[in-house]
Amino acid sequence: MDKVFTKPITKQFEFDEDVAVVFDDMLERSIPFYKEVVDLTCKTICHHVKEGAQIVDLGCSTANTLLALHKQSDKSYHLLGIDNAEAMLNLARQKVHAYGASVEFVQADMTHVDLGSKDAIIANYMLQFIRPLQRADFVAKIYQALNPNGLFVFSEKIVFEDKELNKQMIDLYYDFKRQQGYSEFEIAQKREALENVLIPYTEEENKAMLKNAGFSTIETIFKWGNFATFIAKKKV
Ligand SMILES: C[S@@+](CC[C@H](N)C(=O)[O-])C[C@H]1O[C@@H](n2cnc3c(N)ncnc32)[C@H](O)[C@@H]1O
Ligand SMILES: O=C(O)C(=O)C[C@]1(C(=O)O)C=C[C@H](O)C=C1
Repeated sequence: MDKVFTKPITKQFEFDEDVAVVFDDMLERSIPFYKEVVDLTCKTICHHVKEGAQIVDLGCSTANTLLALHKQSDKSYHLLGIDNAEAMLNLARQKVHAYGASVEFVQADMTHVDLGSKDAIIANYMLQFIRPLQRADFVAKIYQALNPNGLFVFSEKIVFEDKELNKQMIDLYYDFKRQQGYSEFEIAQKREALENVLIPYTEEENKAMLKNAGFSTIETIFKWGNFATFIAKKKV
């Protein structure tokens, strides 16, 4: 079990070496239905795109979703993972090598990368780390990078407009963390470390941002409390 927040923290949350080595465990214990979301993301994309499709995973971390795409599909895709954390990409490369998958990785701040033209773009639990001032522009860049009929699948931690409902959902989420073995101290420390680093929007704000970027169909395809997965299509 990851022990990242068992000691007093000295800095804001970072995707560094200490986090990367325990990250798969941290993800499964910190994101409700993480494995199901990876599966849903892959199945949705595999259904939608054709053989030879160009697919990019923004904030791919240790490449769980790219590997699932490689394992699940009988079609072959051009898979690209972008992340700015070197420690994450080192693990991603090791895993991809072990599974004999063909995946290209780029280590860069994704807001500065030319995304080229893609048939599907994935961004699971990633937009929430892009500064609000840059986020809408970045989503517009994602829209521009998609080919006609392209698909954008993304997941986010979300907040609720109603204060009482918001608090209840956060409490429910902390219960989930306790059930996963995290202590009160670890929960409090991580909350503090993520303050002003992870900035969640409401479900409506996310959808409005997508609509403003030009996406037509925008749907929530999974939701558990304060976590949601969305799909958005670019018009033909
Ligand atoms: C919560 S993790 C994403 C989890 C991953 N998508 C998955 O489903 O397993 C967020 C990732 O985004 C990366 N990241 C955050 N901001 C970034 C940026 N501006 N450019 C590139 N990567 C970024 C972090 O390094 C981290 O690996
Ligand atoms: O632990 C939390 O509070 C989270 O929000 C989980 C979350 C995320 O949603 O991106 C935050 C940081 C990473 O450890 C992985 C997942």
